[in-house]
Amino acid sequence: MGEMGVPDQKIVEGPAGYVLEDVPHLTDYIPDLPTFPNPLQDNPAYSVVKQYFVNQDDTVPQKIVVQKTSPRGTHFRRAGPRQRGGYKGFYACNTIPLTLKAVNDIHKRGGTVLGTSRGGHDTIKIVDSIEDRGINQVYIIGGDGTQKGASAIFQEVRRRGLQVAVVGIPKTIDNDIAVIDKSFGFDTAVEEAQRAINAAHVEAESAENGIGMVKLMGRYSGFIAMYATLASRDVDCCLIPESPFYLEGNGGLLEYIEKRIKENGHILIVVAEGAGQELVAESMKQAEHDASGNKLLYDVGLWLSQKIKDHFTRKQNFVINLKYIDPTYMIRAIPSIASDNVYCTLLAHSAIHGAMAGYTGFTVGLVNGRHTYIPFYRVTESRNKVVITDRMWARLLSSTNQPSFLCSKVVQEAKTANGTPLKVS
Ligand SMILES: Nc1ncnc2c1ncn2[C@@H]1O[C@H](COP(=O)(O)OP(=O)(O)O)[C@@H](O)[C@H]1O
Ligand SMILES: O=P(O)(O)OC[C@H]1O[C@](O)(COP(=O)(O)O)[C@@H](O)[C@@H]1O
Ligand SMILES: [Mg+2]
Repeated sequence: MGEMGVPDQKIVEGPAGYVLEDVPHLTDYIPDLPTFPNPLQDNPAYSVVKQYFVNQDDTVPQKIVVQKTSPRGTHFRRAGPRQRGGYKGFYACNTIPLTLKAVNDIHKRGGTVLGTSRGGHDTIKIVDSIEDRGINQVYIIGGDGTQKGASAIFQEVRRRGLQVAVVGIPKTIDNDIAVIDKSFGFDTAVEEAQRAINAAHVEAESAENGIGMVKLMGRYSGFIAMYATLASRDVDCCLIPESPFYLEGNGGLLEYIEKRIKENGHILIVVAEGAGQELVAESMKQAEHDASGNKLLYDVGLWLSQKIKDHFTRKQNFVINLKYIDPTYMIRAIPSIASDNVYCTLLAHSAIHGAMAGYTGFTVGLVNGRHTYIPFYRVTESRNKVVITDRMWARLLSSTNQPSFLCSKVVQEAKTANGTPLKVS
């Protein structure tokens, strides 16, 4: 049971194993709030839409591939405008003047007009400020850490019984937020990463025994590296945090590099910044953390480049040309691409519709292609990672032809984590 006698989780069960993991609503702890008609019903832009308002009971299944006898499983509340909803407090002015003029072209710029920082999260001070300013809707935009911070704010808001909706919006290029299909910014990063990969490919192809290496962001999750590799189809090897690899010996990276160079004259490698950290750590000092508590990473790209150079220096008559490209913040700092702009617009609409209808304590996001409201605890309890026993990673392996680097220990760990058998060829 949470604060004010309100349960932490709102689970609604139905026949045949239907489960709704519902999001909190302000009326859970503030009864008798007045409601107002949704002004969208008089908006000419929506007059021709057959059914603009979502049904109050619409939910979206988390798992869409099922068998005849499967239980219906977990569902999330579908996002969207409600026929009736909204509470008096929500119509008050925001204390930050985001005028139409001020926001007119922010989607054409990179970065954030709101500013960003690591660390410095003091829940009590933040909620004091929300209370003092009379703010009644809080939209918090960011990655997995940000959603955890938003959840803490929501708990404190509810503990104080405040009429304040707290909503999370998933923005991170890393795509590491759990449950949702993808986070806003991810596609843009993957798109921009193509430029670095293309450049490395051109350089590697042009040089004798060329090795092109690109390091891409992805602290704990290798989605950017994986999708950028799949999109490019020029990449011969993709290394991500979720898939441990080794350098020396049979089936190792160095052996593969040599083989590809002998076959093709060059090799193109993409490495996620969080890959191989255990290997690098063996030759470095203790890792530190940033202000948000995230592990500061060793530079795996530089380390790997050096290891490859050392290896081929020891070989006679095998001179390599290694070109290392690290685009760092260039894949995050650019303006978002068109598809991300549309996604962001829909996230914003869904977030506002939810808050206006009195829902709170949720992250808005796509689940199986539908916009939903997901309770904070579900998006903060784990991190979205590439599952190396899933088809997508198998597709990548078949596209690059790289070794899987799987030893029996990794196979066993993957089996235990997913409960599914892993095929090793
Ligand atoms: N468990 C937590 N509780 C409260 N605040 C948190 C928590 N984890 C992270 N934060 C705060 O959220 C903010 C963003 O987190 P960070 O990890 O830097 O970025 P991201 O949102 O991209 O993961 C930081 O201010 C950080 O202090
Ligand atoms: O140096 P900073 O600003 O902490 O950013 C670096 C980190 O941010 C990330 O790119 C994630 O960025 P976002 O979550 O803000 O999109 C990580 O991959 C990377 O380790
Ligand atoms: Mg994060």
